[in-house]
Amino acid sequence: MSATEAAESEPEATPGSREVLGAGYDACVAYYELLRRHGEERGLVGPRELGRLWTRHVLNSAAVLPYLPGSGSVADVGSGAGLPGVVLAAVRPDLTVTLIEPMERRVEWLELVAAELSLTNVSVVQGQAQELHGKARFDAVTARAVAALDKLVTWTWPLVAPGGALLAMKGQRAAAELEAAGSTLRRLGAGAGVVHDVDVLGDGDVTRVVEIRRVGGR
Ligand SMILES: C[S@@+](CC[C@H](N)C(=O)[O-])C[C@H]1O[C@@H](n2cnc3c(N)ncnc32)[C@H](O)[C@@H]1O
Repeated sequence: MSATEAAESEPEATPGSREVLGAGYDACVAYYELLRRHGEERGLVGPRELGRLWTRHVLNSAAVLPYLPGSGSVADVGSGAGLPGVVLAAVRPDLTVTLIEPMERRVEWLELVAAELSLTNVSVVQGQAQELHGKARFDAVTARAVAALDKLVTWTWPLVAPGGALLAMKGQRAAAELEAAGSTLRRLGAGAGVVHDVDVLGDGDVTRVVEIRRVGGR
């Protein structure tokens, strides 16, 4: 890791971090420290990601914040290391956040993080999103790096409550994935969806959030 990359990864060396994360800043720094110390040995982050954990992972998760509901519940599907769910829970303690993750060792990690950060608004569910169909619905469902949008919509749409939204963090192909998911969205009665380009730090590094809202009463 070069000195520049190392500096890039430090919260204090990233102007604007406190403004973006608000009252959740300290908890997010504590989360970053846990990930930096244990992420690689637990198989949660690759060695090449260690140098950019703060910017590319923790702060990147904040891209979803503008689209969260004013109150209610959020489910983060395929939470893995806790992205974006842990960051959202830290910044929005008024929301209840359910982290859904099938892999046992990741579930153990998420429970440890929630305890270490004293995130009382977090619960962890071990399982696949599909296992919750017909059992639970949320005002927002988030997902980052879990599956192509077409598949992700099938897994998550039944979890979106009326008036709620699926918020999928996507890369450069966001618009193409949304188009490819068109017939699935129509079959499920979902809206067309919109791609938001979010520049979290205002430095030109854009993250794409696909928002698909459930309108109507069902
Ligand atoms: C590439 S990781 C991404 C983790 C995290 N969201 C991130 O951005 O770092 C994908 C995660 O999705 C989980 N996953 C895969 N299929 C799933 C499903 N059907 N329901 C819920 N989680 C799933 C995997 O176990 C894995 O932890």
